[in-house]
Amino acid sequence: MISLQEVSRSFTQGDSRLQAVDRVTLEIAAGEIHGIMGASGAGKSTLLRMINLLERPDAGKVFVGGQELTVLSASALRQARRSIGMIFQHFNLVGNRTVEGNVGMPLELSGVRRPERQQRTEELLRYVGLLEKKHQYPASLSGGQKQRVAIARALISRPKVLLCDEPTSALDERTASSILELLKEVHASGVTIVMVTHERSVIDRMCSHVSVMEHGRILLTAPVKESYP
Ligand SMILES: Nc1ncnc2c1ncn2[C@@H]1O[C@H](COP(=O)(O)OP(=O)(O)OP(=O)(O)O)[C@@H](O)[C@H]1O
Repeated sequence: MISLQEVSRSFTQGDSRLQAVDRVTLEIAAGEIHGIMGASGAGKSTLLRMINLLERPDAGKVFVGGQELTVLSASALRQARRSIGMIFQHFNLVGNRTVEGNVGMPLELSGVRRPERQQRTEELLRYVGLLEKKHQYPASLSGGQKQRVAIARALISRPKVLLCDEPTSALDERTASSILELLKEVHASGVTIVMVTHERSVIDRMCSHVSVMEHGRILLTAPVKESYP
């Protein structure tokens, strides 16, 4: 489903160049929940963001669903990105849009007409258990509710892949647990998940496979049962 081939990304920091991701090759099969672990600054978020080219690699190739994203035109890339949803640690909702407006936004941007948009938005809000909040604004929601809205928005284009960047790090333990259960349901519906986390317990509970990163490289990729003998 996902193939990263020798991808690299560096950033300018002051007078020097920092190699955030260094020639990483990674294959993720359909149906995996693939965790990416490692210390702060190891390059986890940068690697995750290269899967949908939110961060464009300086070198290397990115394939999702057999399609090479790194050679696509801007409009073809926009189209391809519809099959890749993403959620973030701090939810990234749009504050001046209602819950409904946030969830329907990807469809609005791709020109889907209002009646279909509304129907699909309601379907997704029902799925995440927040239909009654559809007219509220993000500021009036709890952290867990915000993440549910973000998940509804990420799923509205029926993606094959969901990228999760520390999705429960800003939440208390019980709320985090309910979000992880929801992500398990998303996975059971056929979505391949890639999740950056610094929590070993999240890997153990959720992931079929794990990659451990250090200094921009992957040290190890393994099925979770065998990764920590
Ligand atoms: N846009 C940017 N500009 C400059 N440096 C960046 C940028 N994005 C990331 N970096 C640097 O690249 C390195 C890897 O960052 P990244 O966020 O991928 O690490 P991480 O493993 O996800 O860390 P954390 O767990 O703290 O989020 C860090 O040293 C970071 O400071």
